[in-house]
Amino acid sequence: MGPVERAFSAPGKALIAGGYLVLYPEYDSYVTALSSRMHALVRGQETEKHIRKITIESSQFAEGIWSYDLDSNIPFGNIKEVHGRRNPFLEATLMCVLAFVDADSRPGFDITIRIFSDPGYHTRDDTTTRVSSNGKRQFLYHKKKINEVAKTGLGSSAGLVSVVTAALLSYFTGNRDVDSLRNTVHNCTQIAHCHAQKKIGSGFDVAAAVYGSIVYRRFQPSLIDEILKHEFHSMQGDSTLALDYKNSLQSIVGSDWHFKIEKCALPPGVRLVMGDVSVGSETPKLVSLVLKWKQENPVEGEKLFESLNKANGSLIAALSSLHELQRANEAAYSATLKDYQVAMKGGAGMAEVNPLRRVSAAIATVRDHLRALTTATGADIEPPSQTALLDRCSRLPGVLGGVVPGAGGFDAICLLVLEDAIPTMLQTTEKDQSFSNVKWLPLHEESDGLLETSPEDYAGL
Ligand SMILES: Nc1ncnc2c1ncn2[C@@H]1O[C@H](COP(=O)(O)OP(=O)(O)OP(=O)(O)O)[C@@H](O)[C@H]1O
Ligand SMILES: C[C@@](O)(CCOP(=O)(O)O)CC(=O)O
Repeated sequence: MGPVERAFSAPGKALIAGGYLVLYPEYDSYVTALSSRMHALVRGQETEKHIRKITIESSQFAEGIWSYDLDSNIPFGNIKEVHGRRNPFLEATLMCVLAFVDADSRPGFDITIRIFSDPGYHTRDDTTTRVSSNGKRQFLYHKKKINEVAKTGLGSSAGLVSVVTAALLSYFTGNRDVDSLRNTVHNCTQIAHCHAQKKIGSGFDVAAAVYGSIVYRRFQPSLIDEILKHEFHSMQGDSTLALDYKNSLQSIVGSDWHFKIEKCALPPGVRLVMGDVSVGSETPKLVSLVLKWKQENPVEGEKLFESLNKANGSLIAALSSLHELQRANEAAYSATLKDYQVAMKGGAGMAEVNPLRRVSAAIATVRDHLRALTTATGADIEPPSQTALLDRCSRLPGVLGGVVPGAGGFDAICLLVLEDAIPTMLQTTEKDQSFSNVKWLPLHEESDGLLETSPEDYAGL
């Protein structure tokens, strides 16, 4: 077999509704896939059986090269980087995919994967830009190592694991049809991502990377509980443990996860606008405060979660009814958008029944409950400074409302804005001092999940 070259990309995410609730399998969340994507370009070829090399390059970062010379006498090859560099996400991905495809029983391989990450994932500070030969891709190059560069919270590790998994599965199975690989990529990625994080998260970031914008309801954590107990290093020294891992992994990856991944997208004419508010928050701290409070206050916790869930449901339903209106009567839909914008500019009164009002009202109710959760738990989910900022944003013409996405905190805001109103909104906020600490990010919703892309688009980088 000659060398194989393929490329895949997967999007970053914003959790618009469902923070905290998404950790429980009984609640729906609304996740938007973003135009910032993670890319993997894979080139591989068969070699003699004893050669098993995988090199992963992420040259946008200092020391961004991880080389694995796998030992053909040890199950899964003893995944140790030759320079002693650690990247737990890559190690876990290699382990899962090599076990899943039973690489030990295959011919040798020499694989190189080049990673590229779009500008939205990390700070732009202290970077230089490089453009591919055909001008289609543009990436930022940092001077520091990957774990020293500030992240923006779009889910870089979920994107990384998804595209590396897709690249390796595609190489080993010979399958490049993303749709037929999608569920396998998803299930392997969730397991690898949990191994690397040493915990079972809600998985919404991985699901969005693979499936794109979705209404998501998580899988039962018990599904992968047992397999996560396998210790990588002990398995590599013990072929019985390794065989047990491989069999369990293949059966779990191949099973039905009974989770919800309903494709969605913002209604036509409505755009997502993200603002960076500069001070980062630490998601794990917020999550542990909320979970502790819920455990200590089961009755109040349940009540608040149920109310928040109802509000999230109203928002999801209101967005979906806009799609229905647009499909049923395009002209009426355009009039609705116009009517809303004119009314907010102080023009003619808007129809009481304008369906966009349902979206704004639902966002306002979601925020009411998130503020109640903030007060009850002491976690800065929607802290007062963000309340003031979101309230100001909500009064701008054409803004349906906004939330602090995901776990909340100080670092970002996420608005739903009528597309036609965005230029005026940018102008207004630029002149207004009260928006001086907000940097609007060059991001928008692109609802696709994992895609195959063209290797030529990365030439010259
Ligand atoms: N472009 C990349 N190249 C190599 N490794 C990467 C890249 N992007 C992410 N990683 C790996 O993922 C780690 C960051 O994962 P982490 O889960 O902490 O952040 P995140 O997924 O961006 O989180 P958040 O959900 O807050 O956005 C890095 O330290 C590195 O190991
Ligand atoms: C709080 C939580 O529900 C969302 C975290 O989202 P983000 O990392 O802030 O985008 C935690 C999780 O789902 O893993």
